[in-house]
Amino acid sequence: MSDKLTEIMAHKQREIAPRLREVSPAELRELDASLPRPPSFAEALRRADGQLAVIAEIKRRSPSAGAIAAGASAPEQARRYQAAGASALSVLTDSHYFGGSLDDLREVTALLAATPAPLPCLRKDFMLHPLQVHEARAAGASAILIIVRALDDPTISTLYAAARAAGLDALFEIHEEAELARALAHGAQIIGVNNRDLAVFKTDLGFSERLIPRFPKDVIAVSESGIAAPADAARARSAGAHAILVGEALMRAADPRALLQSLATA
Ligand SMILES: O=P(O)(O)OC[C@@H](O)[C@@H](O)c1c[nH]c2ccccc12
Repeated sequence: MSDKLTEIMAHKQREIAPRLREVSPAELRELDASLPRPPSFAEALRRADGQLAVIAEIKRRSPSAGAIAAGASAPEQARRYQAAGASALSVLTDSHYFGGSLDDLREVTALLAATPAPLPCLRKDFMLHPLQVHEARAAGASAILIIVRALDDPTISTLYAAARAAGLDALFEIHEEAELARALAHGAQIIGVNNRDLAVFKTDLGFSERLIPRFPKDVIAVSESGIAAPADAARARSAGAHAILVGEALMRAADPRALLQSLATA
């Protein structure tokens, strides 16, 4: 595993330790049955009109970019993204490295739920325990992130089973071919190639170009990170991506709608 990711996972482990408790599949199913069903993340990523689905990310800061946006609140940013034509949202809930919170996710899903066609939200965080899946469902998320290189196979099985019990989709994030094989062995149906090497935090769209063509046809393909211009989105589309996940460029855009539309139609 890479250095920075190792550090983040160790920090996450310490951070959640004080509130850890066992969460059974039965508890997750009960939670799912007691809450309104969130909109489907998977369905939102397959667009019938041939455009790229854009997953717009609410990202206040990052280890690589530093501060990105202090201005808008998470719900304000969500409203902008919805008006801009996003297919789904990603809300970073890690606070230490990314400045997000579960409150951000809660506020965003509450805002969206009051709109005629709520967008599904991904809880973007470093997942390692079913408690985080429980939190995601309770906060109104439609999907969780599973970073394959950060986790061993038994942990991935536990997280994915917890997600399914809670009625959530999972975005499996990969960065190399061996991780694609592992994701597929777990039955992943949505796989994202992170173009950013989490070891050194440099982006290269070549990762999507090499890996997405190897996906089975029934898997939903996402290209993540480092997409800022229509030419980047066009490369992801040519590689076979159904969706792109865009954070920094959309957070900084003066006109998010213009940028998002130019990416979706690239
Ligand atoms: O801001 P960018 O370069 O558009 O990247 C967005 C997203 O892909 C990135 O934030 C991300 C991808 N995988 C992650 C895992 C954890 C935290 C963040 C991420």
